[in-house]
Amino acid sequence: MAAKNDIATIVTYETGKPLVEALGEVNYALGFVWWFSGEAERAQGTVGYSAIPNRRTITNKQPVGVSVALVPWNLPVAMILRKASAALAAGCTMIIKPSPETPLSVLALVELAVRAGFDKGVLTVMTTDLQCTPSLSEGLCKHPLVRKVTFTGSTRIGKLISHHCSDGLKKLTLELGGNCPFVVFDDADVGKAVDALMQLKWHHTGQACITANRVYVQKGIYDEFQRLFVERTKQLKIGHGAVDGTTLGPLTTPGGVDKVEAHVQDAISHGGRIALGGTRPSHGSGFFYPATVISEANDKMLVAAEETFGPLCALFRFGTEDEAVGYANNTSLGLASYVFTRDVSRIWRLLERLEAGMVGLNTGNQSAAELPFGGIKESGYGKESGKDIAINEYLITKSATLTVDEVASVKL
Ligand SMILES: O=CCCC(=O)O
Repeated sequence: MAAKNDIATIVTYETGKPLVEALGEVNYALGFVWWFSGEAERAQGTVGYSAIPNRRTITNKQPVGVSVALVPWNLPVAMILRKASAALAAGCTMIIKPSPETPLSVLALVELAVRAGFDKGVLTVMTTDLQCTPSLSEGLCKHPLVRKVTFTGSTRIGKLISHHCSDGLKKLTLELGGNCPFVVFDDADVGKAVDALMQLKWHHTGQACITANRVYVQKGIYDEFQRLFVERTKQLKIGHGAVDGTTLGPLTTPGGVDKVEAHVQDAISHGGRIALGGTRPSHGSGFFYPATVISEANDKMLVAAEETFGPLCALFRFGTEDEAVGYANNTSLGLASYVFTRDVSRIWRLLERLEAGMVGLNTGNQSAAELPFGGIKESGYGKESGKDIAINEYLITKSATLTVDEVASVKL
């Protein structure tokens, strides 16, 4: 906590995100440390009675062993502390392989842990470059002493990690790609939905797995929603993350800029209209791309099929609730979904019908230490954060049976 401004500054220079967002990330990450220090006290086994006389049944929770975290560059501090805090609470050591783009914030965290009294080897960092990342990750997944691997990143790499881990039947948590739908019904509070989308979509320049990738707006409010959203988006200030007043930083990698540009061009070729942005800056350095809104998006576009992971927001128009659910679920991924409506019955129906591990109901902000985080379908498996479930990812449950001497019956 004492070093949070320094950590946030490193994150801004590593990722490009505005300093205020980097500080927000560090605070979010500290929530996990606090939460899992409580979970360490709550990890408990059970004692039971058996149908067989003089027998007791016991379950005992023990650390699974050495764990490995393969972590992405978009939230380098939060993703590591979410994983490491759970592992440490369970009694596991952890080897962290940060993304080649963001090794410095992690090295700083582990240095702080050592200064705070951690024994060497409790948290270990192995840095690498882009070229050596696949072989180092494979080596860690296949090492016989490693018993647990946790990975956050793309679905493509997640499948490779799962192959590597299948050899030794390693316990595995996969937090993978998103392509998340954001559905706004005619009866929604439009102002609140726009506020939520502003935060969710432009935060870290759209580079979050839970960002809204496909925005479905019901036809009765579509035009008003688009007007308000574009008006608000125009007020973003693009620039270097460390410069005061910046609200939209650059992308973190050059490949990220290429992908946004490809999605924008593809959307135009399939009939999309540029409502804002859409042109890569032709001068200056840095991986900048302006906040871009495409209207009249349709399901032939690349942005409907895969996550852009950048500052592109595609607005789709829909008619009925069934149509919206059909569009939203039309993806192999199932990380998060968002619904905006004032109809309580519809909220409940959508919670049950949307194929996603997490559903934001009249909110775009649902990540929190106390709630399980994780997807379904090709967005992965296993949960991070939340009560019991996340710490159990780092624990084994040992079952024991005890035969006791006959217990004399006691007359009271
Ligand atoms: O980008 C993935 C993680 C996002 C979050 O924890 O809210």
